[in-house]
Amino acid sequence: MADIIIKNAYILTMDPDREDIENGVVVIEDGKIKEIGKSTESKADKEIDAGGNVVMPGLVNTHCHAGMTLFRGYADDMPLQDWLENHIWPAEAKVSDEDIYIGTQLACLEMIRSGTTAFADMYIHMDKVAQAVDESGIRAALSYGMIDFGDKEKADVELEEGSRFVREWNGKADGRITTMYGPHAPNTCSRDFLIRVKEQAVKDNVRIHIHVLETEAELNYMKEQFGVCSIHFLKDIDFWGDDVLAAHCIWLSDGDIKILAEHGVNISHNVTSNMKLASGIAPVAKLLAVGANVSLGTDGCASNNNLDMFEEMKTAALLQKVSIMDPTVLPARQVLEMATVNGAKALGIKSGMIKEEYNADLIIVDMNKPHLTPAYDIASHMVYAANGRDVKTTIVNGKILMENYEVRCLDEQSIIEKMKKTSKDLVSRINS
Ligand SMILES: O=c1[nH]cnc2c1ncn2[C@@H]1O[C@H](CO)[C@@H](O)[C@H]1O
Ligand SMILES: [Zn+2]
Repeated sequence: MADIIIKNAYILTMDPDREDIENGVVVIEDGKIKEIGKSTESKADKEIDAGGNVVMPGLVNTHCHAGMTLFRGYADDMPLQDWLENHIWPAEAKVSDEDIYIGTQLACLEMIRSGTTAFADMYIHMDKVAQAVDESGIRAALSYGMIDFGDKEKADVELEEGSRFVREWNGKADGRITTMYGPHAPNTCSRDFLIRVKEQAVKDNVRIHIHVLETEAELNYMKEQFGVCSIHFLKDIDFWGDDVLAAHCIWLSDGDIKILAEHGVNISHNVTSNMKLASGIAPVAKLLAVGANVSLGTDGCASNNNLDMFEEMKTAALLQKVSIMDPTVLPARQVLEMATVNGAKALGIKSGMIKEEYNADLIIVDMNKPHLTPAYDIASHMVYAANGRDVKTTIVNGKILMENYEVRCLDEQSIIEKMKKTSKDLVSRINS
């Protein structure tokens, strides 16, 4: 007996070896996709009639600071350095475990509603992040964001906390939680520290999540300090590999692009955040052209200001086209691949395709909407016409987290109410 059978589905497989299936079925058992096709002999406790709607892999958000929903709209319209140093970091110094817990619950709620089934996070108070992820049913690759600013004592403390978190949570929540090391960036972490982090990550067999070349200021700083850019600097300390997830990667030379591709580095493109903070335009078309694994991320809610991966897909496609004045780059299917297949690869999870033996992480998109009618090309609609509010049903690890727009596991109204109260408390704490 299977657990769930979805019938009457337009299956956008995202499997390079398999075309989309119209009027198809998806059979789910033990958290995995057991069978897909035109019909099935299997029986299940639960049947879902997709009503001809789109069934596709859940989206993978490869760079987030989920708890930052706390700061949604808190400090807008300023450059990164001012934003971080004068607004976000002082505020983060005052947040509690409980604040991060509610912030992450809200983020999970928002992601489940908008079709994200897995995300990579780098933040603080990570035990609370992990608890919220565990309870929500979503999948995540979590890391504690470590910064040493060249202080040897701080480096020890940060690495100890990073390792404790890695050991404590890796593989938890039925395997939905994996962990990574999260050194913040090459200009906030010392050379020695980055070397130690890499060694420890290899030893623990977990991946690394880091910000790289988000700003021109970082590029200039690295050149002044070390005589090379961040990409060469990290190459020189043997940091690069397919175990690294590098967020942003904006200020790259053609040589840097080659290095990232050759080392199989996973890149997270955060287009909305990059536009909002005016950080710059990542050379995504060039990276993809040389075979680099580029995925998509929202970044935190203080620089986006939501977690809707559908918006991220559309904006990524449009910005790339206009910035190089070529409408043929980043076609819809390739952008969908970035948000699914490439994202899953970046996190090292067997998700991102509707395929036998893959994790049952999938969504149903409601096509019965004015803005999705008519539908000549489903992939085109997912990137250019749909948004997160069109997601009707979300399944992660074979569990239904939202059905027919109704979220389970999380109490939506109480989370919204709690966040309203928390945000008021937080502002008075920050200002006191
Ligand atoms: O776009 C960004 N660039 C650099 N740092 C960021 C960005 N967004 C959030 N953080 C910061 O990274 C740390 C992770 O633990 C947090 O301090 C968070 O505010
Ligand atoms: Zn970030």
